[in-house]
Amino acid sequence: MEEQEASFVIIGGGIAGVSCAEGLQCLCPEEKTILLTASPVVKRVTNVVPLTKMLAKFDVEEITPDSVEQESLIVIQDPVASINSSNHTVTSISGRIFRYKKLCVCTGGVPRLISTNEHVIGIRDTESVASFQKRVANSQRIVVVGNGGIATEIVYELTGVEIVWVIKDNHISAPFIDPGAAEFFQDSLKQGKLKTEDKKPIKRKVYTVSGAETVSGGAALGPDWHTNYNLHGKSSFKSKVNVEYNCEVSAVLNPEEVDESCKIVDEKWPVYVKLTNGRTYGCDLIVSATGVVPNSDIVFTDGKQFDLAEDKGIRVNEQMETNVMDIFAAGDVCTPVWELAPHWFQMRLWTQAHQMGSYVAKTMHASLINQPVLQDFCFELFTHVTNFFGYNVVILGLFNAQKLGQNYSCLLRVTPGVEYLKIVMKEGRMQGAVLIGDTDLEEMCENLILNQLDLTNLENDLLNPDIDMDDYFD
Ligand SMILES: Cc1cc2nc3c(=O)[nH]c(=O)nc-3n(C[C@H](O)[C@H](O)[C@H](O)COP(=O)(O)OP(=O)(O)OC[C@H]3O[C@@H](n4cnc5c(N)ncnc54)[C@H](O)[C@@H]3O)c2cc1C
Ligand SMILES: NC(=O)C1=CN([C@@H]2O[C@H](COP(=O)(O)OP(=O)(O)OC[C@H]3O[C@@H](n4cnc5c(N)ncnc54)[C@H](OP(=O)(O)O)[C@@H]3O)[C@@H](O)[C@H]2O)C=CC1
Repeated sequence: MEEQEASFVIIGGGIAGVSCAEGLQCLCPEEKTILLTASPVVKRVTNVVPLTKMLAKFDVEEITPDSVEQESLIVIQDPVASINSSNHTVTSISGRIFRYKKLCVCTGGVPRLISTNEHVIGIRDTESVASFQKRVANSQRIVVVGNGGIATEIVYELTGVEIVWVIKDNHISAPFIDPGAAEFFQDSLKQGKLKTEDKKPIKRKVYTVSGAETVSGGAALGPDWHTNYNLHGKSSFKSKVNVEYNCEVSAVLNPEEVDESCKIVDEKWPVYVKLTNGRTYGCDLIVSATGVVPNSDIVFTDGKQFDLAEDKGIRVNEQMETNVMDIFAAGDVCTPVWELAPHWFQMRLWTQAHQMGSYVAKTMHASLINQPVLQDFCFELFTHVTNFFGYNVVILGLFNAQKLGQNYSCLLRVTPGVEYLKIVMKEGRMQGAVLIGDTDLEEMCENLILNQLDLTNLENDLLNPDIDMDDYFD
C-alpha cells in the first residue's frame, strides 16, 4: 500500500485547512506538509488589507490542488477514511496511508436540516447553491426556515418569488442584530434588493466563486456567494416576504399527508410546512437555514475518539489541541473550551476559520519543536464584517450584550435608511458595538473595547454626530 510521510498532515481544504497550511509554509518551509481534501478545489485567502488592528479585508480564491506550487506543501484530493493515532497515520478512501508527526482536523461542518424530505434543501457549498438556483427558477413560493446568516441573505437576494420566512424569534436576524437594528432593516425587507448600481461600495471581504466543477462535500461558501448566481423565481414581482415570527416548523408534509388539522393557507403545492402557530403553508421548496453541525464523525481504527462538545464540535484547548495526542483541530469543526477572553466567543464564521487556521499553524509548529506559544491576540475580541440588506455591518465584542445579563446599557444613534449605531456599555466601559452603514467608527470602538477606558464622562458625546470622537481618541 502506498505510504507517504510528512511532519504535518491537514485534513480539509476550506479556509481553516488552507490557512493552516499557509501558516506552516511561512513558519517552517523546510518541513513537509500534506493537505488532504475531499473537494476538487481548495480555498486560499489573498489580498489581505487590514481595516483596523483586528478587522481585515481579503479576497478568497478557489484553486485546484495541483496548482499549489510550493515545494514542501502537497495538496491531494483524496478524502480521509480513518485515523490511527497510535501509529500516527491517516488512511484515505483510496487506501493511501499518510504518516504524520502533527495532524490538524479542519473538516468544517454540514447544514443541520429540519427534515430529510426531498423538497428541503440546505446551502453550504458550490454544488448546493447551483442546485438551489435551478430550483428557485421553477418556484413561486419558497419557505425559508431559520433566522441566521444564510436566511438573512437569501430573503434579501431572492426576487420573483413569494417568501414565507419562519423564525423562532420576535425579530429578524437575531444571531447578529438586536430588535432595534431589525426595525432599521424593515424597509429594506419590504422593498427587496437594490439594483446593483444603487449599491454603495462594500468595505469588506470579497468572495469569488469560480466556475469550477461542482461536487458535494466541498468547502463552505462565504461572503458574496450569491453575486454569481441568478436567484430569480417564476414570478415577475420583485419581492414579497411574509415573516412568521415566534414559531417553528412542526411538520413537513407531502400533499397526501395534509389533513383537516392543518389550517391550510392555500392548496396544490408539492410540499407543505405546518407551523407551531397552527398555520400550514404550501410551497415549491423549503430552505433549511438552521445552522451547521460540525463534521466531527471521524473514524479511529485504534479505539480512540474525540471529546466532543454539546454542539458536536471537537473540543480544543488554548493551543487548539484535541484530547488525542498530536491531533489539533480548527475552524467550524472545533469548539474552543479554553477560558474565553471577556469580549470573544465562537461563531462559525469565515473570519474565525481563518484566524484559527493561522494560529493552529503556530501551535503545531511550536509543539513540533517543543516551544511554548502565546495565544493569538485575535481571540481577545470578537469581530465580524458583513453585509445585510445592502448595508455594511460591523459587529464587535459583546454586540448583543452576550454574557452581560441585565447589567448593561445601550447608546443608540439611528438615521433611518442611512445608519444604525448601537454601543453596549457596562459601568462606563464599552463592551460591544453594532455599526450599520458607513460609520467609520470601527477603529474607535475596537480600541475602546480592548482598552476598557473609563468613558463615564464621555458617554453622552460618544455618538454625538457633531463631535469627532474618532479624532478625540487619536
Ligand atoms: C452560504 C454560506 C454563506 C456564508 N457567509 C459567510 C459570511 O458572509 N461571512 C463569514 O464570516 N462566514 C460565512 N459563512 C461561514 C463560513 O463559510 C464558514 O464558517 C467557513 O468557511 C468554515 O471554514 P472551514 O475551513 O472550517 O470549513 P469548510 O469550509 O466547511 O471546509 C471543510 C473542508 O473539509 C473537507 N473535508 C470534509 N471531510 C473531509 C474528509 N473526510 N477528508 C478530507 N477532506 C474533508 C471539505 O471538502 C472542505 O474542503 C457562510 C457559510 C455559508 C454556508
Ligand atoms: N453574512 C454572514 O456573516 C453569514 C454567515 N453565515 C454563517 O454560516 C453558517 C450557516 O448559516 P445559518 O444556517 O444561517 O446558521 P446560523 O447559525 O447563522 O443561524 C441558524 C438559525 O436557525 C435557527 N434554528 C435552528 N434550528 C431551528 C429549527 N429547527 N427551526 C427554526 N429555526 C432554527 C437558529 O436559532 P437558535 O440560534 O435559536 O437555535 C438560528 O437563528 C453559520 O455559522 C453562519 O454564521 C452564513 C451566511 C452569511
